[in-house]
Amino acid sequence: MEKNKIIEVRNLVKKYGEFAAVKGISFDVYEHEIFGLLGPNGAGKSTTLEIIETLREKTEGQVTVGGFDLDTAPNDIKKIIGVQLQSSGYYPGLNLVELIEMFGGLYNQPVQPIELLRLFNLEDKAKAKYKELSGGQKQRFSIATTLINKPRIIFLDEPTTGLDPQARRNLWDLILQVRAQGTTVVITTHYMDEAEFLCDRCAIVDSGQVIAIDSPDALIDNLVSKGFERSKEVKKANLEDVFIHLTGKDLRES
Ligand SMILES: Nc1ncnc2c1ncn2[C@@H]1O[C@H](COP(=O)(O)OP(=O)(O)OP(=O)(O)O)[C@@H](O)[C@H]1O
Repeated sequence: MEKNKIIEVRNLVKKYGEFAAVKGISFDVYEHEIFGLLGPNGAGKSTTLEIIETLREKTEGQVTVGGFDLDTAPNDIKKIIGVQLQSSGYYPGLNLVELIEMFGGLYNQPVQPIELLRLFNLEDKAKAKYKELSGGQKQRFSIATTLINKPRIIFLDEPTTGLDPQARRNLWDLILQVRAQGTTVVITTHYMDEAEFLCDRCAIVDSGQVIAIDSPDALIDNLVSKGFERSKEVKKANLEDVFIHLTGKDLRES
C-alpha cells in the first residue's frame, strides 16, 4: 500500500546565535504511523518538534505538514495538529471538564468532556483540578487535550518521563489507541524500550543530526548483522517484568 507523507522535513537548521542546535535534519513521517525522535539530552529533538509545531522559528530548511508549507501556511498547520500544553496553561481555578470546555472554545470545536476523560481513564477526576492529579493522570490529561481540535497529527514530547512502570505501560496503550483511531503520532523519548514498543519508525538524533532512521527492528537487525552481540546472555525477563509481576499491572493512582 502506498504510504502518504504527512510531514516532510528537509535540511532543517536551527541556530541559537552562533550555536547550531539542529544541523540540516531531513526526515518524513507517514500518515497513521507512530514516529519517534530519539536522542540524548541536548540532541535537538524538542527544537525540531517545536519548529514543526509552529512554536519556534527555524533558521533554514523546508517543512510541510499535511501538505501545508510552514513558511506560508502556519495557521493551516495549527488547525491539523495537536500539541501538549505546558502545565502552566492549565488555569488553576478550573476543573478538568471546564478546562476541556475552555480549550474547545479556543479551538471553536464542540467538545464532549466526559467522553474524552473516559477514553483516558479520568472520568472520576472530572471535577478535580489539574494540580490535584497524580503524575500519570497529569500526563494522560495532557495527551487528552491534544485531541480536542480533532487533529490529524499529535506531538508528544517525552510523555512518560517520571512515570512508574504501570503508568508508563498504561500510557503506551493509550497512545496505541489514539493511533488506532487514525491519528499520526510523533513522539520524543529517551527510553529505548518505549521506542521499541511504540514506534513504527524512528530517527536517532545526535548533536543536531539524524544519524539513523528506520523501524526499530531494522535498526536492531542492522546492528546484529555487523557482528554485534550482547556480552551477557539475555534473560527471558528483566527487573521491570519482576516489578510489574509483583506489584500488579493495574494502574496506580497515588
Ligand atoms: N532558547 C535557546 N537558546 C539557546 N540555546 C538553546 C535554546 N533552546 C535550546 N537550546 C540548545 O539547543 C540544544 C538542543 O536543545 P533541545 O532542547 O532541542 O534538545 P533535546 O534533544 O530536546 O534535549 P532534551 O532531551 O534534554 O530535552 C541544546 O544544546 C540546548 O541547550
